[in-house]
Amino acid sequence: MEPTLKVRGVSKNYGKIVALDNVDFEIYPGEVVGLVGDNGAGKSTLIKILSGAIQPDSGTIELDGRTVAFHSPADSRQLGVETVYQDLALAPHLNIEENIFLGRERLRSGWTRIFGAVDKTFMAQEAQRYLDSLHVHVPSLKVPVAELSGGQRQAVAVARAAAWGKKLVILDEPTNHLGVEEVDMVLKLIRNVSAQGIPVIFISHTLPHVLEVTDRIEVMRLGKKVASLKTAEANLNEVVSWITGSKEEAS
Ligand SMILES: Nc1ncnc2c1ncn2[C@@H]1O[C@H](COP(=O)(O)OP(=O)(O)OP(=O)(O)O)[C@@H](O)[C@H]1O
Repeated sequence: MEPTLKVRGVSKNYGKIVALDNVDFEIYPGEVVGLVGDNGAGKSTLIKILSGAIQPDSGTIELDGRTVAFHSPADSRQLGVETVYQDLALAPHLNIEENIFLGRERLRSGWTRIFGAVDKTFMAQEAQRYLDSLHVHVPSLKVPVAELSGGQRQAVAVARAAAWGKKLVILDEPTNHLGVEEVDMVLKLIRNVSAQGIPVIFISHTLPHVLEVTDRIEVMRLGKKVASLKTAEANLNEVVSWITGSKEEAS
């Protein structure tokens, strides 16, 4: 099987700071890969490059075997890569279906289109279909997002990403600040996204969540990728020792 995303030799410097040093990374269809590392390890720099927010100094990115260049977030979204940052980028006063179509509203067909009339019926049906396909349950799609719990908000943001991110979904700390049940819901949702064949990169400092939901764990340290572990064969102590560098020093 070919990887959906293949990153080779990506580097990024900020002046004298080496944020990423010759990093390789790949992810396959339906895979959930954890990206872990201590503060400053380079995780955010890598996902900002994949989401088009910043450009690498060197290296290549392939999506489905084609070399791509993401000059902006719009480029990466256009090619089916969606990133959910911690701020979620939801509009609190808009309801769930409006948030799912935010910035991608579907216009009505017919003459009302010239006035920019949006097709609310279509968007409501599609939003319901996305949420159902991911087994996300909310009381009503007409509820403003501001009235949802933190976990429900996260679920809406992830569902929106999965609806548009046909190639890859990147989640930055999606379980932060959530209660136990909400964490459970979000982790199940991640598996539901990957079950649709969409690979997911899961960035988190909460290693038990990473061990629970991922297939593979990529460990970064001081801008380098230092380990690639199969989650089924990994344990917490081992991941921690790669993160802190004690594993590298021992080997
Ligand atoms: N805009 C910037 N200007 C200068 N240095 C930067 C910038 N962005 C990141 N860095 C530096 O690059 C290195 C990697 O940072 P990065 O944010 O990618 O790490 P991280 O693994 O995401 O950390 P955290 O878990 O704290 O978010 C750090 O040394 C950081 O200080």
